[in-house]
Amino acid sequence: MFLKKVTLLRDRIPAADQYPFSIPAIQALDSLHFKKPICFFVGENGTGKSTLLEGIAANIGFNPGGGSRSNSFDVGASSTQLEECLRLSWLPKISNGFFFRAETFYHFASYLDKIERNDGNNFRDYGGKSLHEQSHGESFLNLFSNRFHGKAIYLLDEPEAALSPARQLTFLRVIHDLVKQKNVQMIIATHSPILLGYPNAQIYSFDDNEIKEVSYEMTDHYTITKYFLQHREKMLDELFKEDE
Ligand SMILES: Nc1ncnc2c1ncn2[C@@H]1O[C@H](COP(=O)(O)OP(=O)(O)OP(=O)(O)O)[C@@H](O)[C@H]1O
Repeated sequence: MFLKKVTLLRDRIPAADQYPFSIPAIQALDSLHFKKPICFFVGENGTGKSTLLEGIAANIGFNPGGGSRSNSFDVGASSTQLEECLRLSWLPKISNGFFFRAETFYHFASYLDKIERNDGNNFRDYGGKSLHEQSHGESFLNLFSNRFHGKAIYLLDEPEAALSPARQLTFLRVIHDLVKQKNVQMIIATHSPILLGYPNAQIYSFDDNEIKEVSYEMTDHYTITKYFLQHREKMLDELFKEDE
């Protein structure tokens, strides 16, 4: 555990009615305390998970488009304003790590191809070949399995996006092996009820216009998936019912 707390510095907010400060969950934010090595951000689409993750990543010094401190490529990330209004409290401070963004992964792979051509590292940290020459899911998992090591903080935005359910379980094992070494912290925005099931994790929900801690069983991801699997026909009947 390295990052203990993120505080929103209200006096630095330039315009409360404009993005990203206009997002209800950000408006209600005072501070977030991180108590476990693995913390999930969950919530409905558009509730601000990626925005906050990007702001934290940029404040750490990671490339806001994705990657580490040493990577630099532009995808038009818009976190700068939020980054400047966050205070991060560390014990101890570290700067090693990676910001994974499923939505900009293609750009990261292209950027990597470009720099690998120059320094000829043979994609050592990425499964031994260009990420573009691997399937979407293979490239995600190779990155997680090979690039993630040592004392580090990882911010991951929807790492499940390309992973099959079986590979999500493999990823849980990757997380578990990193946690066992006791020198990792991960903050993961996800919609996966499988990933969310990682034991003893902290879960912050962005629903209902606030950011609050919830249990696994309280998340929509758990309840809706469980109900669907147990009552599929009934749920589909309800969903497809013609209006009278
Ligand atoms: N560059 C931007 N300019 C203006 N509004 C934005 C911008 N990026 C995101 N938004 C808005 O901010 C809100 C939060 O977006 P964000 O991507 O952080 O949500 P999210 O919780 O990560 O959603 P999802 O689960 O769909 O990834 C959304 O309403 C979105 O439309």
